[in-house]
Amino acid sequence: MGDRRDSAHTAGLRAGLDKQPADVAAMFDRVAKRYDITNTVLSAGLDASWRRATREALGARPGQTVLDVAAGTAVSTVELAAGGVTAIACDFSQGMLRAGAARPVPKVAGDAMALPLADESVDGVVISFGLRNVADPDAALREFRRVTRPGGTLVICEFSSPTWAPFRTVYTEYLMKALPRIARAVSSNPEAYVYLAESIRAWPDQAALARRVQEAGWGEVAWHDLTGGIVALHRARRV
Ligand SMILES: C[S@@+](CC[C@H](N)C(=O)[O-])C[C@H]1O[C@@H](n2cnc3c(N)ncnc32)[C@H](O)[C@@H]1O
Repeated sequence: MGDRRDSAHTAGLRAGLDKQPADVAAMFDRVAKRYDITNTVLSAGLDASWRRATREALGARPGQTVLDVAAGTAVSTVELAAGGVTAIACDFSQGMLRAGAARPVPKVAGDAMALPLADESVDGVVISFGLRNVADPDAALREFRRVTRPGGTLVICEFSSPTWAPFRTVYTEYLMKALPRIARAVSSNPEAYVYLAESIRAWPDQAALARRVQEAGWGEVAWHDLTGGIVALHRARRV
């Protein structure tokens, strides 16, 4: 809900998708309290399977260290930490990190475009439902490469473009009409979910994102679709 200034800020994000970092962080601060439950409702419970698929695509081994960028409440990080992997949650929204304080993973405040980590210090980087929100995704992709050791892995889990055209049309209608209405019922900041719908529509499709990952210096770029392309997992190797 927020005051008039908050609404104006969010409305600015909605209108221009200009993703000023302070506005994005503030918007996630406002949705933090009910973020996890809203996600589960909006995805009809599919979020758990998308997170599992992300962990499997990463394929981290016991003893390895991975960085979960734009980790939010660390719900994505705990999944990665299964089986003896050290998974570190990083986000620039203090509100989101605080909302996930009870989750037993290390957390660090930081910007995806200037990570507080040394060069080649992690075995893998994951970003789930985060890259779309980053002000300069190409700069972030280069920064992920900087902190990953040679041979390490990048996995991007992000909303994408449904592959079956008739479904794509229905999905777009769903986004445009139903999502804001559902969000009004369950979210503490429904305007953020109008932004969600609009940012998904503005995001590159699978092939276009793969090209950008490659242009940022990553090798062996590949993707596979989840739930008919509603979500895509891009995977790449640090060369
Ligand atoms: C939709 S949430 C995703 C959270 C979590 N990864 C998940 O799967 O539920 C997006 C997160 O990206 C974070 N974010 C956006 N831009 C960022 C940036 N430049 N640096 C760090 N975090 C960022 C936001 O604060 C927010 O917590």
